[in-house]
Amino acid sequence: MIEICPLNRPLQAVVEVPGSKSISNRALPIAALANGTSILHNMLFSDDSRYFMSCLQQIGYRLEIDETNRIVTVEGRGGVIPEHTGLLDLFVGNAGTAARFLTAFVSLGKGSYRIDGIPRMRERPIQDLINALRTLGVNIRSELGTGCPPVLIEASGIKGGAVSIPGTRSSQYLSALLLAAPYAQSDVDIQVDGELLSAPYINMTLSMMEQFGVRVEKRGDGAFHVPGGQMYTAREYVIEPDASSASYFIAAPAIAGGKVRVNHLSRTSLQGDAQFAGLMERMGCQVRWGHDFIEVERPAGQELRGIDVDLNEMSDTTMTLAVVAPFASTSTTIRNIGHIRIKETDRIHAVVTELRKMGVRVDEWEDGMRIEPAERLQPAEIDTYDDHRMAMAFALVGLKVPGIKIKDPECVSKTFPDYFDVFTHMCRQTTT
Ligand SMILES: O=C(O)C1=C[C@@H](OP(=O)(O)O)[C@@H](O)[C@H](O)C1
Ligand SMILES: C=C(OP(=O)(O)O)C(=O)O
Repeated sequence: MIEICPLNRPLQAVVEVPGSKSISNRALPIAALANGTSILHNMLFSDDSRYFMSCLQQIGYRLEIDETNRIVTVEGRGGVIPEHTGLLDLFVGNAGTAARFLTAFVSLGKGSYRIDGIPRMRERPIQDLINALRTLGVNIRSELGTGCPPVLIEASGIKGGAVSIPGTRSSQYLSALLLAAPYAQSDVDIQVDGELLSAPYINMTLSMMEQFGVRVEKRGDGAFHVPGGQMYTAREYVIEPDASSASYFIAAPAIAGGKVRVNHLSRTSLQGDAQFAGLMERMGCQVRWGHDFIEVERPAGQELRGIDVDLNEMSDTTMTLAVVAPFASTSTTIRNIGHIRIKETDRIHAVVTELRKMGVRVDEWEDGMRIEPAERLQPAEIDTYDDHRMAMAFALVGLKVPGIKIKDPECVSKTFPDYFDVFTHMCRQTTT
């Protein structure tokens, strides 16, 4: 457990955050499927990307890993998945992207695979993706019949054809299909059923496919046509800093006052979560978008206003916004985030429980919450539910409120192992 030490003056800091989890875990399978050697710069080294890299190695790919310089060189095999005998067990921890993207990826190969993770991963649904892959000719099932991992795949390639997939539980199923589809035996037509949540992640998938030379046609609302017989082109690629990781430092001045700049992120980011700065602006902060940084300032005396926001498109920032909200002068309503109950933990319930511990009044409903302003927050020991974002977000409260202790802080290793070092660095720059 760590206790956060409140600041006695407004923030004044410049920080850098590690590479994007979502971009790293797309670049890896794309590079493995490409027709030559790709060099990936600014790779994230955290649990989620390490699981992905070690699974690719287990499957038989050669990766040269230079952690010091954050460079990973991947020898692509032009769509050939190395063959093996027996059952290949792949373990993905609690990495949603690895579980989903690898499920579609290994379906392109030949042989038996099992994809499994920690107990929480066995509660995270993947049946929608299983059904879609079945329609496309894959022999695949949830081993325990739970609709969750472990997933068993008797792979013999993805045949292709037309398929529909629900868009209402996770966008990662659709990204998984899209990433693998260019290597199907015929064209793939995907139709999203119902509203598509987390839409910016689909744009990220499509943009990266295009950056690696593959074409996807958008055909009307929620319809995608992926011509078969395509190949990713190996290339050198720079991974953006992680915008969800940046959200904590973008929120810090809203809580503690002062100014923080996050380097190497800009408005043109592939990540929807980069728009989180816009929420801080709506609440009363000043935001400067540089071509290579985002800077957020809450000047002395500037009041913070509550907002009413549909956070479906950047739901990983729910916890970040939720910890800023009690410091505003009016209530904050966060809507349309029901799907975050099936992430690392039931995030709506976790956030509400921990805010209440600090004395904040919160209303919880199925797909959202309303957070009331709090005159004084109480010291609290914050449970983190093995959820990196709970630890990272609630630490911010400690910048202002004495006695905030974060339990099991090492859970940040899922996406940001050095979080508390960067956090401390931000505080030191301010106080020295
Ligand atoms: O595609 C991706 O990289 C992600 C999509 C989102 O998941 P959902 O689509 O399940 O909301 C997000 O929460 C996750 O952290 C990363
Ligand atoms: C939801 C998240 O991760 P996952 O990729 O495991 O879904 C997250 O990082 O907040």
